[in-house]
Amino acid sequence: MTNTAPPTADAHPAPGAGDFAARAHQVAKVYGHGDAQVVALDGVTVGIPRGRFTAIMGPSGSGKSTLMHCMAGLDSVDSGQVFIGDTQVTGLKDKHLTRLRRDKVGFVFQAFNLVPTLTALENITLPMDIAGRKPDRQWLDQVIDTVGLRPRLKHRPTELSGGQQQRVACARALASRPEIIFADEPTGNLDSRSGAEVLGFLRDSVRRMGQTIVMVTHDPTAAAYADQVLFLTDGQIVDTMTEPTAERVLERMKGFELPGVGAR
Ligand SMILES: Nc1ncnc2c1ncn2[C@@H]1O[C@H](COP(=O)(O)OP(=O)(O)OP(=O)(O)O)[C@@H](O)[C@H]1O
Repeated sequence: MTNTAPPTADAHPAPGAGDFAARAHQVAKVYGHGDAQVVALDGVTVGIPRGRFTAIMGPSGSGKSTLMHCMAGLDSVDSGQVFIGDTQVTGLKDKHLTRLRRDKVGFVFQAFNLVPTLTALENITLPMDIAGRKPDRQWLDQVIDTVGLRPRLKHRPTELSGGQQQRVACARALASRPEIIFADEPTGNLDSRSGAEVLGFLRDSVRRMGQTIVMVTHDPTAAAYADQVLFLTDGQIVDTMTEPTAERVLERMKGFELPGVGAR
């Protein structure tokens, strides 16, 4: 296996070719018909490296959320294939798709999506409770400590700050050790300090625990927490940046801006 990624300081070696937690091959997705037709994804081929933090950036409407939803099996594709690990997601029947998402995928959304009547701990273990699986106590402890929630485990969501609620959502995604976590604008509802904390925890979970995370963001500062950034325009991956900094990402994004249209 060749190793093309740049050297990094963390404990998890960069993946070689083929070592992807999720892959899209020639994925196309079209919304609407006739004059109202929108090509959201135009033949995207991409691999999300295992044990790495990948950010997806691009102008508004470039297809970021569509790509994430298609790769996570939340939305169907019109052509092409999506794989999570070795499992082909495209073509799976609903029952198998639900099981795959439950067993192999974690999600963190902009809205925290916590159950208000449950405590932080109950929210964290809810997906496993529903699946009838016992949490691995040692792993759960490590996740809770990584996101710094130990003193808040008995609190309900309304008794937590936005940043703490998003940490609960991150812990919920991490708790079952999914093959991959998809995060859609996870800091979109947070102030910059809470956002930095959450991004730090996501990055720690990659570096310390070998988690794979892919995150859609508009924010160059958030993207700079990732190991690599994929740039999407008009439904196509047009560039990749390793070891991003906020300045370099911002500079790259300026290349996508149309006069009078901001790259959100
Ligand atoms: N359900 C839908 N029906 C019709 N068009 C859609 C639908 N979802 C997305 N689109 C269109 O597909 C294109 C890609 O949308 P998508 O939400 O993936 O972009 P994005 O890069 O995530 O945008 P943003 O940064 O604004 O969230 C856009 O032109 C959008 O209007």
